[in-house]
Amino acid sequence: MPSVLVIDDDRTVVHFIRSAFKGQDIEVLAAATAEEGLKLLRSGKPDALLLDILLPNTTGLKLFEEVREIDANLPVIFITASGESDTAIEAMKLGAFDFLLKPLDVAKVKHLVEQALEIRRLTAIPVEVPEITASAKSDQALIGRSPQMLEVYKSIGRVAPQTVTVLIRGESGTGKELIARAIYQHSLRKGKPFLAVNCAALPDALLESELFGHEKGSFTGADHRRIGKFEQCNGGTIFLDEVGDMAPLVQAKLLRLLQEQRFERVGGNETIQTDVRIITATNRNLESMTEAGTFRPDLYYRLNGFAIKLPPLRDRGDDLLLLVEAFLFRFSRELNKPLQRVSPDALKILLEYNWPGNIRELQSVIRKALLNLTGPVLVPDFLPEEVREPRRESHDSNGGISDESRDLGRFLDGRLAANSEDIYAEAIDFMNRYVVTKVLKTAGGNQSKAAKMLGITRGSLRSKTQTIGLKIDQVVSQDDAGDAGDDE
Ligand SMILES: Nc1ncnc2c1ncn2[C@@H]1O[C@H](COP(=O)(O)OP(=O)(O)OP(=O)(O)O)[C@@H](O)[C@H]1O
Repeated sequence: MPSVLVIDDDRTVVHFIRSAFKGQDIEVLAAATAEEGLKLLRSGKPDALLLDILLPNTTGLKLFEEVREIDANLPVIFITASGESDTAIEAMKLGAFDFLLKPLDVAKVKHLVEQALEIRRLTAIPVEVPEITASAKSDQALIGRSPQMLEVYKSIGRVAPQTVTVLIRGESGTGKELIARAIYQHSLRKGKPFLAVNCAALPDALLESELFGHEKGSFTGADHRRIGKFEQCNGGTIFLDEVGDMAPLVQAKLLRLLQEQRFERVGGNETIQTDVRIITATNRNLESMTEAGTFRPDLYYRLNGFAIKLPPLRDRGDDLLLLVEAFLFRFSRELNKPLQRVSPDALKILLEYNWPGNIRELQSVIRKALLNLTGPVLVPDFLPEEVREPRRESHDSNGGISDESRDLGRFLDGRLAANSEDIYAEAIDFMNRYVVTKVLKTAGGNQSKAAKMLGITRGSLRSKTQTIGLKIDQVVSQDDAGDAGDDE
């Protein structure tokens, strides 16, 4: 169970934190003085620290330095009264994770602590990259021995010790985050901070301020200066996930940072120098996005300097078997479901399925199958329906429509052979799907642009994608299959 240490002489704060996490799987340890806190830090090995900035006999800042000597990667959140926020800002510059202003707000405390625990998980649990000949053993190991994955391991080994920017590409669920962690953990910056930002999770303005910080009064609600991740992470590594979802303004700032290692906070004039290693990941087709004008080509070239391409699960050959075996072993223990074997027909279904959601989907399918399991043998009935009876059009590298069904003639032959009595409607549906997918893909996921190319309104494009059940986020991505974001 992850644990949080609170160092604060104010009992009400400790009580507040304890009740905020009551009933959750998070252990709260508490200390009222610096000495007690350091003791607990050594013995309890917490995963995050909430630290009062004013402590008896010392200051939070001094204690922070000692904490970093014991555990350089521990995310530290300062607790401060509003008058002390300048000190907290100093702490952020020194690499603190964040700060909370008193009076504390439950939602904010929970959100920040959860973020801090997530960062801890990313930095502290080592990802085992298997030796080329050996097989992986730990739960956090990268599983796979296919030639494509061996290339990936070699790339990690080559690039990890350098400070170069890395772009990790691959469909959703192929393990991009795991690779980013492996690079960080095998890099010379291992003992330095590691921060992860999901660029798709924040609105544009918030993302800019999250990354670059802002000055007090720079926009409504900016009631104090905020130190951004790039400043906070000086000397460390930043993982920018879903980098293809970054707005043009943020792209421009990121480009400058990559070129000069400098930037300004939002609303600020001071130029800040930083030394951050950037690892990025995307499942989007950056090439068509640059053609469509939604991603800056100069930024693309910078990011693409060293690219690692993760193959989709369906192209990893026997790795699928290794993964099935590993997940069965792991989840049958976790769920306490003794499993003796998998029936050959269930295995056949797993091997023949297309895995559009890749390894994440495989994990979830195996987990569901084990939850359904009522005996010692896994038979097809325990597999989720979508795997037993996959949709007619499977996802593949052609943007959500399989090679066979791309060909109208073959599609019609198939429907005729199936004695369909609804071929007209089916063919219209097929054409709609094909045309809309193709154009959206060419437009790099930009829906306004796609609507213009199709000669229809955006609303009409939206209703078409809904009618034909086309998932926008699976239309455009790397290798033409994956994610097409909204351009609003
Ligand atoms: N080679 C692998 N061996 C074992 N587990 C893996 C492997 N690759 C991915 N996983 C597991 O699959 C899940 C999805 O991986 P991850 O989150 O890294 O994918 P992703 O490509 O970043 O996904 P998304 O694009 O949706 O963010 C995680 O639980 C991860 O641990």
